[in-house]
Amino acid sequence: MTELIVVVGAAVLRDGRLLAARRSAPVELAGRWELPGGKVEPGESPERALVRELREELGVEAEVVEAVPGEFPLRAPYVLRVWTARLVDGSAEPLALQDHDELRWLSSDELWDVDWLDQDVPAVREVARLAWGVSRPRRPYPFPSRGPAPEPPVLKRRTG
Ligand SMILES: Nc1nc2c([nH]c(=O)n2[C@H]2C[C@H](O)[C@@H](COP(=O)(O)OP(=O)(O)OP(=O)(O)O)O2)c(=O)[nH]1
Repeated sequence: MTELIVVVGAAVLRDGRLLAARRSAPVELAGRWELPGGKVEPGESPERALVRELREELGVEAEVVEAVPGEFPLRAPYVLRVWTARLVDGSAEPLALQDHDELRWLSSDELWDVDWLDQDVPAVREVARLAWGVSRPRRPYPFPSRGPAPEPPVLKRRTG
């Protein structure tokens, strides 16, 4: 049986927003959004891998906060495990230095505005549950737009 290889994903949270990263490579993943991170190296703990990957990919200093429940299957032999994390005081602002071409800080209302990798969707749902106590999109648009309010009826006053 092939050993599973853990890919760590960071749910970096700041001011109630989640950092999402758009992949620039490989071609089959390019343009889709993910949690920044990468493969754990032999002998490395997942938490150390996460801090290392955030430094390499985004140029930030981060610390792990807590594990997000679950293990999310990727293409074999990889599985995704996720931790929430925060930038430490004095960290640089994240930049798309490696593997990504765009970053966004998403509020809970914007969480599903980006095209997450399919395999990340259950992980992102868990992050939302942990961070905001919600797992579904909270968006105004299932409600039809109401348009302008109708003019009130004109009451005709009887004369005479
Ligand atoms: N980092 C990350 N990788 C993900 C996520 N979802 C997902 O399917 N993957 C896949 C993409 C890649 O096939 C694999 C992780 O590869 P990577 O390119 O980020 O790993 P790495 O930084 O260690 O790169 P390398 O050493 O192999 O070049 O997992 C996710 O949310 N974050």
